[in-house]
Amino acid sequence: MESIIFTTDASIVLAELLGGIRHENLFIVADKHTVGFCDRLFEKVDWIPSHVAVLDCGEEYKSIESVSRIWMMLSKRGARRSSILVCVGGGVVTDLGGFAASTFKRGMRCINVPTTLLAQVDASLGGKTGFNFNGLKNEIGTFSIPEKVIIDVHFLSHLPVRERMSGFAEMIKHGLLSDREYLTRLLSLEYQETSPEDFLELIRRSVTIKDEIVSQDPREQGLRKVLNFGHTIGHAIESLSIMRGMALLHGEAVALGLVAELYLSVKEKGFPEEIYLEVRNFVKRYYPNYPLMEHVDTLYGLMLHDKKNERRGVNFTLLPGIGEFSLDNYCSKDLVVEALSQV
Ligand SMILES: O=C(O)C(=O)C[C@@H](O)[C@H](O)[C@H](O)COP(=O)(O)O
Repeated sequence: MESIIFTTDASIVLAELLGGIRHENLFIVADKHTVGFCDRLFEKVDWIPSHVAVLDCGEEYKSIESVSRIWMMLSKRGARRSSILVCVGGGVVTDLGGFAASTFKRGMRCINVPTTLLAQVDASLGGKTGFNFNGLKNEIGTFSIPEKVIIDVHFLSHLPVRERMSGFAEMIKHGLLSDREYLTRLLSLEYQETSPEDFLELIRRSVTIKDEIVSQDPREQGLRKVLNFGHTIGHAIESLSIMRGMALLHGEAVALGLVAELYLSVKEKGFPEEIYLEVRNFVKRYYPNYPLMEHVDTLYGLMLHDKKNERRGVNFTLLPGIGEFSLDNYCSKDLVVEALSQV
């Protein structure tokens, strides 16, 4: 796994890491929002970074065109394999930047500075990079571990509640994959009263859960498929929402996917119903509703493209209990539709 640095001042860590790097060898990718963090972030580096690709914000721009803009900056400004690309942003920026870095001249170095909760606990870690293609989530991508990930919770104070809840869905997934105590703590959190410091402890815990899984199976041959829990249906919902021009945030779609896939787990693997209902109530309370039943065929069609599929049908990771995994389950379409009706 990459080395993950927790800090209360990302600018100090960056200045230390970039100490020996010459100006012409440093490149930055950010989006229209996070570019605003860059002056402060790079203020301790003793020159002003000038090679910055600024991308449009949002999942709709997680595209080959955005990757091309990063490649163009790197190519025109003479980036080398030894150069460094610093990705400053949420999951879209770190996925796009990581992909561009992993393919430019067959691979240059990359440092992630995740600025959203979702990117800090999930997207910027573990080396999955890529972009959406043909209406499908992360259809093109690489496994490429960044050199460093710098986690500074102070970025989260700028985060709208909706964005925070999006990242929180991945943490609930981590709770389901680890232990009852962590899940209960997450589901009973008082957001308004949670300080960045309290969040830091939770972020550390989620990062450790992900790290332990990825380090055993970095290229998703088996165990890592558990990190995709909630995403088989979640990604289909997210793609549908983009197609319909009513885009949900990634974690919002994952929250709905978690409910549906927990339902499948109850039906197929005996996951405890009371915990399923607890998670479902939480999701119903804090996440947007989405009209799924009008689109079951489209959703199922999207699931047929899931990267975990190995034969006809849709491959689900299911949970017999908290922290218990069952890989490679192919559920019937009727049961999948029933699960969608529960969301
Ligand atoms: O790290 C992983 O492995 C995951 O599956 C984590 C997911 O939360 C994450 O959204 C991931 O990018 C999804 O990957 P994909 O392979 O389903 O595109």
